[in-house]
Amino acid sequence: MHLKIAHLYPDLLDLYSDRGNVIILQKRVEWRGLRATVDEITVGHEPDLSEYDILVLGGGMDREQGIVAEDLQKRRENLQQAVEKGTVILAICGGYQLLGNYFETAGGQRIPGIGLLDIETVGAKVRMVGNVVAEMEIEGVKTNIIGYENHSGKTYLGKNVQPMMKVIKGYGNSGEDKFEGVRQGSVFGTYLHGPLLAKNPTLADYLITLALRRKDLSVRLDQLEDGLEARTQQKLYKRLVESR
Ligand SMILES: NC(=O)CC[C@H](N)C(=O)O
Repeated sequence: MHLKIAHLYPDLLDLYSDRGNVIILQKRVEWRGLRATVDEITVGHEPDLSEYDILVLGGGMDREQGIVAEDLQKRRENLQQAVEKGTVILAICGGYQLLGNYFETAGGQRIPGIGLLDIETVGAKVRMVGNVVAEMEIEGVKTNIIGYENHSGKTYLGKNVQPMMKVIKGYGNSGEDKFEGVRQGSVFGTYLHGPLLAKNPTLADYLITLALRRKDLSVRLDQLEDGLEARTQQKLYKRLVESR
């Protein structure tokens, strides 16, 4: 068993330690005695993305997003193929916006997305910044997710996507509908940095499990010692939600 992870545009999309998500995926696979490798892919590289089990995109500033958007257009079909073959995609903030139809910046510049997700994003004058507590259903179980958001874009969901989480505290997609992120099959987009998977090991393991299923491997992941993560979650939940 060999889990292949690709980190897309690590040089252009990497805010608030988004790279940590890639490290966590690799480590949590290795800690189970399995093999995981990471390839870094950026502008000019031409691998077949459908050969990867997990693709990760981080967040970025508007300027960097413009550069990535141009390169992503060339990968649109290849990304579609990857999704059809069950590749798991995790896209954070700026990366999330670019998988949608477009991102219109607060300055009025329209950056085209690749339309993999049925979402549209429009920049607001006031940025949405702060810690977030949300709730996500993972394999039928309501799970608390914590993270940090910092975005101008307000994302609105089309008919073909489901929100990934419900916001308990924070703004989420737009600050208007209590939705956070989207899930469309094996594609997950979210505004939560953190790094998200370091703070939410249950979500990390869920993505790994989905990626293993793509290989028809229903490996049961051994339980890891996640006490520190659980205590950190509880502390933040108490501070942000219970003491309001
Ligand atoms: N944190 C981010 O990735 C920001 C994305 C985008 N530039 C925005 O401001 O909405």
